[in-house]
Amino acid sequence: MPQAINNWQMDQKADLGKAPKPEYRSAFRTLASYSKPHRFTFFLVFICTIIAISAELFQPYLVKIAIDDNLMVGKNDFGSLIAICAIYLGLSLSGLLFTYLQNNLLQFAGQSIVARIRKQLFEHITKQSMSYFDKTPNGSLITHVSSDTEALNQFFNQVLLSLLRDGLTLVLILAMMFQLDATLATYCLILLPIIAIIAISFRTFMRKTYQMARTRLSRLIAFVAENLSGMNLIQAFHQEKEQEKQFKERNESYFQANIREIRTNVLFNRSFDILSNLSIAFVTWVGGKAVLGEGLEFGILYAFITYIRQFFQPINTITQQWNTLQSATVAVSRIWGIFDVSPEVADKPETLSLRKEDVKGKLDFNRVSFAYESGTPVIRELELHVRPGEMLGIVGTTGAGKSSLISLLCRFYDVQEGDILIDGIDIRELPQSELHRIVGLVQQEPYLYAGSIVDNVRMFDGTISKETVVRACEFVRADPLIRRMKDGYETTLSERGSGLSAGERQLISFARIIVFQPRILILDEATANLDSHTEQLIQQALHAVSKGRTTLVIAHRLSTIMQADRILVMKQGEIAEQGTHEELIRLQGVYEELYRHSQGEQNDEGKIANSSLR
Ligand SMILES: Nc1ncnc2c1ncn2[C@@H]1O[C@H](COP(=O)(O)OP(=O)(O)OP(=O)(O)O)[C@@H](O)[C@H]1O
Repeated sequence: MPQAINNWQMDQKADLGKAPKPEYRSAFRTLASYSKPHRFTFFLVFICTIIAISAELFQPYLVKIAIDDNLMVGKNDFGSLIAICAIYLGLSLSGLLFTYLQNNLLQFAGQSIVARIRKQLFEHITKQSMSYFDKTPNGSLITHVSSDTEALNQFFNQVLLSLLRDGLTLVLILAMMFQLDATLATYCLILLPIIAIIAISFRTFMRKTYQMARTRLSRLIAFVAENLSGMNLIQAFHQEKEQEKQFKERNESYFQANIREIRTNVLFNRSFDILSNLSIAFVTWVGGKAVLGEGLEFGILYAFITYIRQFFQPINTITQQWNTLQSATVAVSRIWGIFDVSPEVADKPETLSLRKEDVKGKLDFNRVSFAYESGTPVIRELELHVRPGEMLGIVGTTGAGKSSLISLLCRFYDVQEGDILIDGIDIRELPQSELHRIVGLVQQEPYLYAGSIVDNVRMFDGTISKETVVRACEFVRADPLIRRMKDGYETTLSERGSGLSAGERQLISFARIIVFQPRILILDEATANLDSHTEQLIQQALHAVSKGRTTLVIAHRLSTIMQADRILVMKQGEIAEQGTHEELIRLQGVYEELYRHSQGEQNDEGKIANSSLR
């Protein structure tokens, strides 16, 4: 359950800030609402585009003037010719400048929108309940945050840019052609249905190949992500070859999809080139006849040929953008599919407030029942009452429901029947951020973030001083080992704290708990990874920390909880026995049997240790 634990840990530090939840409307109306704050930028982009295109399209017209008004009529007006050349140069430069501005402005607006969506998506995912992470593979969430937001990025940088620039170019080219010669322009319009037929017939095919390539890429990314997170298992079970085989299959299928996509694109582009050349030949033939018959000026024919050449480029680009538009639509609906998921465990609109400092630590589980999947109860009508400051040990066989009980207290899941109260208040009435500050959890596998040790202990909360962190580390006796590290407390840990031993990671997580001072402390197999010397140190520290705090300790090693005020023995989601160690031994029941087994294991361990020493 690492994700939810991380959410919970971040919650302990502070509330994550409220991400506004977009209502589900059509994908692009929602995107348009994200674009609203950038209205002015989009307006500037529009103006820059008009100027840049006009500057570009006016150039052939200038050449036409030079040919018809200066060269053909035999005027030796070099002055006008130089002026035309200067204007031509000026137009080229301003076209360059305004294209640059237009690109930059659009990129800035697009990137800002996508960055905002990506941030909200991440925040939304971190707010989801445990059941969501049970159902959704990590790899697919990584794909949504990376590839799907990248598809949106492409929408702004390619599709929107193309629709604006190429769409306007087409309209302006047609306007220029009609202005030059309406008859020749009408002939050119005959081409439009042919272009449309080619574009539409290719479009479906291109969409399919594009979607196939994207889907296969997502599968590849998901596979790599899952593999990286389970790399230790893969190596431990020598699964490298099998994983390589699976990767090779996915890689090969992505390669094939890419090749198909490229082939389709090449075919489409070349068809357009042929059509473009045929059109030029057609205009040269019709226009040439008119020039020879002196019904058309040569300059106009030159301009027409240039415009026809320019006419195909934007159509080609717009058609190519269809794929990106499709994948952006799919991405938007997938992203909003996530935004539409509401956390199963959510704060009520009106919550009660229970300040951490005022909590006494009384716990009541009233006839609590819970199942991960309906029909398979994991906790059955459990009735448990814990006194403020009591230390409760929880034991039981594997799968008895110990961790599930703790998950319910932390509200990773909500109970299906009954209720859980802290100081008489139903935990569902409390804001989760407050609950997570009251209840502190240390797990068998603590999660450490990439960052310094200080930041890991104080959970990146700058309001907690380094001195407080150092004191907490001294308290759990982690201080000497931290000081031995290269940069002491400023040592940067890699992701998940992979440079540290399990025991060292655990000590740091204990220091974290000391810093945050929860009123109710839960240790879920927290000392299982520690050697007996460190465990002893931690036990002493815990003894001090648990004073005045309600403490629940889940342990397989019974030595850890023998001193508890009360021990709860769980079996198949129910309380089988409870009492002190001595009482339970006298009872000669499940606990006594577990104790006998654990004594046997210890003796066996002792024998092995002794024989290896001999
Ligand atoms: N996320 C989950 N989704 C579905 N079933 C689950 C989930 N987590 C636990 N279970 C099931 O619930 C039952 C109780 O599990 P739980 O982890 O609470 O037991 P436990 O007593 O803590 O066991 P252990 O001592 O091995 O940690 C088990 O049958 C387990 O398979």
